Amino acid sequence: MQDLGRRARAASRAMARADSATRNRALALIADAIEREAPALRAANQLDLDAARANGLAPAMLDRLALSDKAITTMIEGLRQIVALPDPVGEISNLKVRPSGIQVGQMRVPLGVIGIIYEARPNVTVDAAGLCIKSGNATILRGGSEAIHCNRALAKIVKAGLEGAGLPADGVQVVDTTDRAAVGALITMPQYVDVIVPRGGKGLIARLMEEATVPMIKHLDGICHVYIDAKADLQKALDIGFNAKCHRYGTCNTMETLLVERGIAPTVLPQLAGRYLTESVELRADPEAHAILAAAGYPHLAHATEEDWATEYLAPVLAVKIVDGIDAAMDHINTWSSKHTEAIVTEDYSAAMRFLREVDSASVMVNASTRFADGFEYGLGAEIGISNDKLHARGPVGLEGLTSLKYVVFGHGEIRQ
Ligand SMILES: NC(=O)C1=CN([C@@H]2O[C@H](COP(=O)(O)OP(=O)(O)OC[C@H]3O[C@@H](n4cnc5c(N)ncnc54)[C@H](OP(=O)(O)O)[C@@H]3O)[C@@H](O)[C@H]2O)C=CC1
Ligand SMILES: N[C@@H](CCC(=O)OP(=O)(O)O)C(=O)O
Repeated sequence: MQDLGRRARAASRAMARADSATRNRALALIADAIEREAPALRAANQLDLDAARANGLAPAMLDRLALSDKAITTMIEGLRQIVALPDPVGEISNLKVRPSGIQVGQMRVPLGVIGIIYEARPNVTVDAAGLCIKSGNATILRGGSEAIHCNRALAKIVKAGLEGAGLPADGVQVVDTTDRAAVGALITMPQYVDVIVPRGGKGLIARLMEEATVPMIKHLDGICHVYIDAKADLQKALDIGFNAKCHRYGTCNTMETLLVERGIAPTVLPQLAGRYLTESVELRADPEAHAILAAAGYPHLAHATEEDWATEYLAPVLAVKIVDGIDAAMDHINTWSSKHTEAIVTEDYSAAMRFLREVDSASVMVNASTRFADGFEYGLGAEIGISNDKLHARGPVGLEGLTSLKYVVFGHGEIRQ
């Protein structure tokens, strides 16, 4: 890991120096090679999937691990979108002449070496590599161990693309071991790594909070909420309530708790339950919601406990709670949410604006599914992930989040009086 770090640090200088056309050329070469090598990538992914199935990985995790045709096309499209994005590096903004005569501005620059620790989702390897290359950073990628074969195959493609464009192959390095000791090393070498982006659950974060000496931009769990307000449009409530839970169970922007205003609950809950029944979603309800759902004959029903408000299921399970109104909904969210993404369904402008202002999460939405919290969907081209942190970068992190601003000063020989 020390050697990896040393090489990343050396490569980071060339990555930061490279002009926009060179970095874009590398991205285009990688996109073309993924298209060409799709059968080999699928074969490598099949090895991972076979091993994961044999180890009993949950269906939602297998869904994340699978490199479907759609996932391959999206990776390629994502890279090409990143090529088309404006280059943030070197841009000078806020230039002002000071009374002393000097001009002071800010230049956008790469962070340097970024270590990314993430789940077993091979498309992240390409998205993360692509964004780091475009933003002039070197990166060390430590993906989930179940994806090791596919990540090795992708690493070869990325390195060839970098070299083809005249950039150092060490600009992107994939950690070639599933030994977690490598994570321990990566997070404790500030001399080589400028920032760590951990994408993962509570176990990973607990270790990092204990051990990391490199600063982090934390991409944590998603305990996301949808609140159906008294003034909700019924059709929107049904569509959003279903999509936010059932579109993909394994993603961090999936709804885990549904909050429903008391007055609208007898209308909306039985109809929404009809939708959930098609997916056999288990509903864990508070006493009031339980009574409504039981009267409607919903079969997959359980009583919620306090633990459910704090649980990210990543599965066809949903906590349901009746609330008095928007204040109670926001209280619940600000108490239990992981500060990732929350949505309100309402036609009431004032309620919508209060929700936007007062809910303390990285993405807050009105009449839209939490599943939209995604860099691709937000127009960032791709994303490193979704930050639940407040400092530096919040929500889906794209190119800007991988850069910072340094002050630049232009003088004409001025000296301070
Ligand atoms: N906010 C965001 O952008 C994202 C959040 N997530 C969150 O991640 C979680 C689910 O993903 P899951 O795969 O279960 O996440 P994990 O936290 O189990 O794994 C993520 C990565 O961290 C590593 N890891 C986990 N624990 C440790 C440890 N103690 N020491 C060293 N390395 C460790 C894993 O390695 P190994 O393979 O060895 O287990 C893997 O590379 C959910 O909570 C989800 O919401 C996921 C993606 C994006
Ligand atoms: N960008 C993702 C959500 C973030 C993410 O990567 O989540 P996860 O599936 O937990 O790794 C998406 O909406 O597809």
